[in-house]
Amino acid sequence: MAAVSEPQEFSFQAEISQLLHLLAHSLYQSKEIAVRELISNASDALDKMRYVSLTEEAHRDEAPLQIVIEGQKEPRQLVIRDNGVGMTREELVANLGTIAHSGSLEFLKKAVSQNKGDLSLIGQFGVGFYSAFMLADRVRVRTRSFKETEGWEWESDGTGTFRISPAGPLERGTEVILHLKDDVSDFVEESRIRSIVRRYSSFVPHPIRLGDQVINDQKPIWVEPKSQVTEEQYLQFYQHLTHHSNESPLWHLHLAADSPFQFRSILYCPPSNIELLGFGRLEHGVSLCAKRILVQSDCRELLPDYLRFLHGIVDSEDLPLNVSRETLQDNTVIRRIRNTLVKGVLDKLNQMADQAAGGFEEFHRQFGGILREGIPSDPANRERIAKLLRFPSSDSDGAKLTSLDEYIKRAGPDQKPIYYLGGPSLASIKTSPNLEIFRRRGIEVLYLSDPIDEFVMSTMQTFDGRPLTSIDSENVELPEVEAEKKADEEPLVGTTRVLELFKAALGDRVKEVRESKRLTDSPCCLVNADGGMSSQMQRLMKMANQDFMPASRILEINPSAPLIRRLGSLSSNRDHDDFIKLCALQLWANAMLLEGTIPEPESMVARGQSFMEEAAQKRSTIIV
Ligand SMILES: Nc1ncnc2c1ncn2[C@@H]1O[C@H](COP(=O)(O)OP(=O)(O)OP(=O)(O)O)[C@@H](O)[C@H]1O
Repeated sequence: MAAVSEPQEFSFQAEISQLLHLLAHSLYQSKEIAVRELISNASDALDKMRYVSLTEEAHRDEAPLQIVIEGQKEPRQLVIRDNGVGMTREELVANLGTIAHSGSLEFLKKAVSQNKGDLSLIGQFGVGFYSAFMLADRVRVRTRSFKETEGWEWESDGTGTFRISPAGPLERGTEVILHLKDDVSDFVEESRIRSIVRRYSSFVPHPIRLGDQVINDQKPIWVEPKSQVTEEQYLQFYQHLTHHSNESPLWHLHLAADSPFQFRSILYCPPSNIELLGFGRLEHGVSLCAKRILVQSDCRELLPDYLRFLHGIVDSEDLPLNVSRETLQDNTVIRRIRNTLVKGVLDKLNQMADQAAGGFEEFHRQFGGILREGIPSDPANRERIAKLLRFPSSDSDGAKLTSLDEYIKRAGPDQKPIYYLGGPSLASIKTSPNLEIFRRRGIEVLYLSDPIDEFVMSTMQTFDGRPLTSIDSENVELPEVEAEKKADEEPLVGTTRVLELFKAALGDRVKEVRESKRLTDSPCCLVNADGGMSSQMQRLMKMANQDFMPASRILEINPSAPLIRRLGSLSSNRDHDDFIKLCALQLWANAMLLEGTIPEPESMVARGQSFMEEAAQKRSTIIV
């Protein structure tokens, strides 16, 4: 590295300047969060140092790792010091001059405006350090990296620029010095500092010293037996792990295994799914410790993607300290821990689902969408995950959700398949003509308006030995339809001719036109060839890939619908052929529209116009 002996001035990344402005206008109550964020950074730096000193001979160090807090009245400043890894000059520029995650600021702005200026979420967005400017009008960071012998000082008043200068041979670690603003002068009081630490940082796993006292708890609650841990401790530990102060988890799970390999774990489910708010995919992982020492803070290998919303810690005696990210992927111990965690979580969810007041509904509302990703990705647990899924169905006209087990119970022993219908929205599914025969016969159909659900169904194929069947497929088995035919039905005139004309008009747009056995009121519907994709799946494939060619469909017409009957009688006169063909095209287009596909818009508009002209002409004849 080239030596830089002069102070140098830098500009903050534009996003940071905006963030600093936001922080300057934050609420008083969120100012405490700044202390927590700085302690949490210090604690991370100590974790890293402990790891380095245990794994790198050259940096072995017996001195105790600790955080020291000092409040000073003259000059009025709060100091937070650690003997962790410290930062090099390059690290200072990169870490305290830019925002790591793009999009963080936008999301934070949204969250702040929704929460009326409350910035307590700040730690979740990787911008915790900057919260120092909520308390201070000038911040100095004096630091020396364990890799170097000389240190650096970073300084800023939070208005667009920061300056870095050489600071000589400092102690290893980092000292953050906050020159406090007038309205937070009480932050130098011992009692104030003590209460903030107790509230937000009691689980920091390193001693936090104030004067000659250690003011935090540090007990690793995950190694304690469950019966010894209080709800309050679980809650505080959650808030420590996630930086979500003011928030309680939906549930927690404390697991312990001793053979054939040993580990302890606490997993937490947060109360809400921030993916639903549009903050992209959750990328945090679970903290992995080996013999109490943090090896990796966001370990993604410990849980499958479909449980990525869980927070927590896993600590094993059977892991070496120097497991690298690469070796984690095919480490047998990790794989086994992961299987045990998945089993534990699914057991827990099953128990919750069995108890009326178990909170499962809320869990499903928040995380059901992510959980179902496990159906395609985790074949071994497919059936167990499927039991936890909930769908709207015709049983409550889409108002309530049902499980597949409840569906089967209602269907009774004679009905083999589990029927479903996908569509772009609940409203459009409910108007589908394909449902008519099911409604009349009282057969329940699941309504799948979430795009992933159809994919889930077609991957599963069966549940509890019953086929999962899309009702828009060609040969949907409906027991005893024949027996239902009305004896006194009038003979239908012209159906064969109507079918011929429809075929001629539609040509290659459809695979076939035929008489329907499933329709009772609507004139027609579209169905898919057996074994092919459902309409909704084809629509989604088309959205994902413009070149996707949807399979030709079968148009079924209902000879007893009033419109088709009338076309039947008209068909005896060849003069009406063109009109019947126009109707064929329009009926087909209507059916496509109901499924969310816009078919040949130009000709559809022209047809609509010609129908209106004809109707208007008839009216004027009546008037004249
Ligand atoms: N006391 C410290 N010692 C060493 N490095 C630090 C210290 N404080 C901050 N840093 C470095 O600065 C980076 C930015 O800190 P900041 O609090 O803004 O975000 P973060 O800690 O990465 O995110 P999060 O708050 O979500 O954990 C840290 O990742 C770390 O590399």
